[in-house]
Amino acid sequence: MRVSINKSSIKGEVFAPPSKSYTHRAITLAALSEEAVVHRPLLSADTLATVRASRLFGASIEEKGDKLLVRGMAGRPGVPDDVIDAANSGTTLRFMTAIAGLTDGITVLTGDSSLRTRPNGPLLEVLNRLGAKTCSTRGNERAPIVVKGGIKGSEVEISGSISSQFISALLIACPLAENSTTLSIIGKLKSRPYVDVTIEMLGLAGIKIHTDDNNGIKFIIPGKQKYSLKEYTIPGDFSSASYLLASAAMLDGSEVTVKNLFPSKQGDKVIIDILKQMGADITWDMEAGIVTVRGGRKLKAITFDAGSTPDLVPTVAVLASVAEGTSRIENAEHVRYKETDRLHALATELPKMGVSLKEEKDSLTITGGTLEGAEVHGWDDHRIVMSLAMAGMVAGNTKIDTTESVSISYPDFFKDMCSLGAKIEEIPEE
Ligand SMILES: O=C(O)C1=C[C@@H](OP(=O)(O)O)[C@@H](O)[C@H](O)C1
Ligand SMILES: C=C(OP(=O)(O)O)C(=O)O
Repeated sequence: MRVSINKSSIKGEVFAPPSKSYTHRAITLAALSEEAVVHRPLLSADTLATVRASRLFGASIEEKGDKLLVRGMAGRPGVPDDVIDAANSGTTLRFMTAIAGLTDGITVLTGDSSLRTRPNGPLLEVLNRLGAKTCSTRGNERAPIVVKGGIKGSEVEISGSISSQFISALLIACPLAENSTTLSIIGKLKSRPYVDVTIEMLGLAGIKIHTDDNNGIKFIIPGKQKYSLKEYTIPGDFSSASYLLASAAMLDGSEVTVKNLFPSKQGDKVIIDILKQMGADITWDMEAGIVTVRGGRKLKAITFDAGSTPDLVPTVAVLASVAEGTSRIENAEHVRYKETDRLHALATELPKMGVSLKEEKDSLTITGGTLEGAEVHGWDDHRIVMSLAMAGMVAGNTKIDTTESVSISYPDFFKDMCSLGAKIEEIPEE
């Protein structure tokens, strides 16, 4: 799908979509429990991949109104009847690979052409050390992956520099192993807030994890535990909301209120501090869960460390493109291992709109200026598409392709933007 975008200002109220990360975890943990209800889940292409995978391991999941009713596998995942297709979702692939390590048989996991390029080496290596047998069919640590179950628990080390999803996956699977596991993180742990979200949700499901933060990070995971999630309501998603809030801040004449944004362990809530630091007119009523942004102020450049919050990089790159001065997005090498190499995608597309940008191994340096309309490529990547849409509303006269990819995390993105008055139209197929 392609859209054309003209200069816009946006006004009104929207409800932030439910969190993708919390939804993945709630479904997975409910599926490992006996019976649970997930209220207000995000139903998007990625979270539906987690639903399908959980069903293949033996959970029954029924959609009823705004709820998912889950009859789980009570800690005993079965051998799937079919290949698990995680589609475009890294979270699904990593979580389900670790769960496959608990079965009595063999599981095959794969995904779309993007997911089949993403790294899994450290996760596969640790699963082998824990007693499973894993291999990548092409011998390159990418999906397709084959896992023969058998994890028992042990002392293992894992790199924290590629993806926190490996650690979340092990934190979810290891409590069901026979023995306890000690997981030591080598180097700095990137995307740490996502691990904190996992541990928060595990706590709600009755699972105990001990975190030792002295002298590096170590997680101690007792074995033979029991999952007992009962009921959970998914909070709003700050990563998805970032496109609404940042657009309102950049567009003159805008005034947008986003509801359903309560304080949360989500790292991406720092988008509010980022916008404040850049000089935007933004207020957050934490008790009411309401963020209000008024556009029109000139934004200032920023230095942004992306270590903990990689998904904000496309949003911040576009903000930096219109800000006064030179911004730096640093500590961002892990952003290259997403649906696309997002540093390279941004470094390719934003200059088409007149942005002065330098790409280095783990950083982008962006000098703000006037954005020009252009035909840009969305790279089949939801976050690249949504951030380019923000830039298009500033520049006008912009066309973006592969826009159907917003279905991965924010299926109503264009509907919500248009309800606020954004001038975005679908271009009919030729
Ligand atoms: O665990 C999660 O829910 C996620 C972790 C992050 O990935 P990495 O840990 O690979 O950086 C993030 O980019 C992704 O969108 C969601
Ligand atoms: C990287 C993302 O998700 P995942 O790793 O689950 O594909 C994302 O949503 O930006």
